[in-house]
Amino acid sequence: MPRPLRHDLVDAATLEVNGLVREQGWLADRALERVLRRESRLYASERRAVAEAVYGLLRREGQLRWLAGETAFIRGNPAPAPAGRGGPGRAAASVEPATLYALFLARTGAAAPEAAAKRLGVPARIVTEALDRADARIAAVADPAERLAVEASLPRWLAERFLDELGAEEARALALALNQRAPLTVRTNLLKTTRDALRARLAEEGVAAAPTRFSPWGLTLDGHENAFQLPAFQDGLFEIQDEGSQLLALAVGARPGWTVVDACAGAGGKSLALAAEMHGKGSLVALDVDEERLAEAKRRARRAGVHNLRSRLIPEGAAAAEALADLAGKCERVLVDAPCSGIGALRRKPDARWRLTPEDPARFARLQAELVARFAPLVKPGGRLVYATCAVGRIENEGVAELAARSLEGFERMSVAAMLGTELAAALGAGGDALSLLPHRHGTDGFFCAGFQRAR
Ligand SMILES: C[S@@+](CC[C@H](N)C(=O)[O-])C[C@H]1O[C@@H](n2cnc3c(N)ncnc32)[C@H](O)[C@@H]1O
Repeated sequence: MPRPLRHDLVDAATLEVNGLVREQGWLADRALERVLRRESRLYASERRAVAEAVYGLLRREGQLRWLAGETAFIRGNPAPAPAGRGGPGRAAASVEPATLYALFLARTGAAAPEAAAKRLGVPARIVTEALDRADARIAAVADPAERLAVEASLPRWLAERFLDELGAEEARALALALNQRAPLTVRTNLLKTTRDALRARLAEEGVAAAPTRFSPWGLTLDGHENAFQLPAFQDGLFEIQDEGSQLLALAVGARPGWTVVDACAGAGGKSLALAAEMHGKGSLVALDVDEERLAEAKRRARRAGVHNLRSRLIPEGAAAAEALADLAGKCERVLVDAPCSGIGALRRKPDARWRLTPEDPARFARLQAELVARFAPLVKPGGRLVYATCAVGRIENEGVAELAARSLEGFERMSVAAMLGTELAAALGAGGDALSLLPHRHGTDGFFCAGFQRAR
């Protein structure tokens, strides 16, 4: 018999994490980790309940506040943001945290409105009134952008951009899909095993897994186990990686013996996939401006049995070109997985929507274009540069790719079929020269990539 949840402990921890995020500007995953690390008395089921409540609440916050009458929140009229870890938070809100949480419990059916109100110590009337005819009130909003923003709990500016770029039906499908929990997808480490063998090994460890639809390396794990604790993970047989991210690495087309640069390698998610494509042979150079992330990439490489990865910390600005002079014109492949708004990854980081401002996509696009121009000279004649983001939206994706096509001398855009093969490109519905992966179409996080071949 599963132990009943101790709601008082779960609620206190949830509210504490929420407070760190909302009032002190912490990133949700960091705040959650900190509180859960301290709360050793919570059982595993209670920890999961806290995580679900924290992310669920952040995901639905805009809608819940709107229902409670705080319409300014989704319209994005933020008051001055308090400084804090992980970026700006949002100013003191008019709906109290306990009320918001009670609304969340009642709106998701986790508790009846009266029970939710009692559990959080708020007047039942506030909860019942806010949720009275909620769906009908949302459906009756006349302005399409505000209606989508409320329905999908998005900042209004983002709903408006989805509508402008995708039209009503697709914008709604995308916005709702970004609110689903992402599946737990892993990439088989082909340096150590095969996908079938990994699947059998996971079955032995009690985890059912099914092959991913598009990535030849992927498995989707049944349920949301703590995959990091599985012996198969500790043996380096797989990495946790969204299927879309796997496809981006596949589009690079790295091969054994080559020199391959992962220019924005971060903690090495894609570098490790590139290493497997290289069968561990050749030179894989992981660049980043963040030392901690590169250190994590090195740790992961050791576990994965990757021996040909060298990391290099580079300066943030134009001085990077000088620091990379030895690689100029020498690399068969260069991946620029640029910093971006992360709008495509809202399934995993639901709080990001409330941190972004309407100016962010254009700000990132300027940096992205700069990085493409900075790293393109590393590509060898005949080689390939792949530009990638986990963003959704023209400015950061096609906008940057089109600018690169115009400004990179001696480079030609490549078709997706040339990068991924005709069959896979067709299965992905990617007939042109850009791959846009979208959660409602492909079941992946939102990703983009475009390839450029350097003339021989
Ligand atoms: C989208 S993340 C990379 C994710 C990584 N490729 C993966 O698959 O896990 C972008 C990375 O770009 C790095 N970055 C930011 N500015 C940079 C710059 N000027 N040059 C190189 N990397 C930069 C960030 O530190 C961050 O790690």
